[in-house]
Amino acid sequence: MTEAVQPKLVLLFSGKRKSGKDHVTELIQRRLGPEVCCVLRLSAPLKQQFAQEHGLDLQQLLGSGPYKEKFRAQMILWGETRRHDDPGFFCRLATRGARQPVWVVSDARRLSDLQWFRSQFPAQTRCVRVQTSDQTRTQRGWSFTAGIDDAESECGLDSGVDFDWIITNDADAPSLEEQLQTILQLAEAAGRS
Ligand SMILES: Nc1ncnc2c1ncn2[C@@H]1O[C@H](COP(=O)(O)OP(=O)(O)OP(=O)(O)O)[C@@H](O)[C@H]1O
Ligand SMILES: C[C@@](O)(CCOP(=O)(O)O)CC(=O)O
Repeated sequence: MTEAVQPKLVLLFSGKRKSGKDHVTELIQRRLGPEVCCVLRLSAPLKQQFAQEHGLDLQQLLGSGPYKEKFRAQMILWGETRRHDDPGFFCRLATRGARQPVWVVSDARRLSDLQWFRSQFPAQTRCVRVQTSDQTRTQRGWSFTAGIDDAESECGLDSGVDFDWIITNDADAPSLEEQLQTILQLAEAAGRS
C-alpha cells in the first residue's frame, strides 16, 4: 500500500464570490512553484461530476466567467446532498493525490471543511480570509443573488472562525505581495523542510 503523503502546511482560503480567492491563491502558487505548492479546489471534483451528469462544459464551470453562475444554485444543492451523509466527501476527493509539501485550498466555505482539515492535519492547517468590498466585487461582475449570497455556501464562515490572516483584495489596500509576505515566508520554509 502507498503511504499517504502528509503536507507540511495547509492554507485554507475562504472569501465571498469575486473576492479574488483564485487570483490570490494562484499568485501564491506562482511564487512558490508547482513542485512546492498545489492549489486544491474543493469545488473541482463537485463540478467535474456535476458537469458529467448534466452534460455541461467543465472548463467554463471551473473558470471565472458568467457561465457557472447559471448553475450555481443547482450545484450547491447537488453538493449539499452529498455532504449531508459525508461532510468530508469533497475534501477527500480534492486532496487525493496531492504530493507537494504546501497545499493551498482556494475555496473553503463551510465549518465542516475547516473541521475536516483540522482533524486530518491539526498541526499544519491555517485559515486565511480574502475580504473585498462589495463595490470591488460588483466591478468584477458580482451582483447579490438571494438564496446564494445569503446561504451557507457564501456565509458559512462569516462568524465563528478565528482566521490566522485576513487579506484585503481591493485596489486601495496594500499590495497583495506585501500582505502575503508572512504567509509566503512560512510556505517557503515549509517547502524547504
Ligand atoms: N487583485 C486583483 N487584481 C486584478 N484582478 C483581480 C484581482 N483579484 C481578482 N481579480 C479578478 O476578479 C475576478 C474574480 O476573481 P477570482 O476569480 O479570483 O475570485 P473568486 O473569489 O475565486 O470568485 P468566484 O468564487 O466567484 O469564482 C477575476 O477575473 C480575477 O482575475
Ligand atoms: C457549488 C460550489 O462548489 C461552486 C463553487 O464555485 P466557485 O468556487 O465560486 O467557482 C459552491 C458550494 O459548494 O457551495
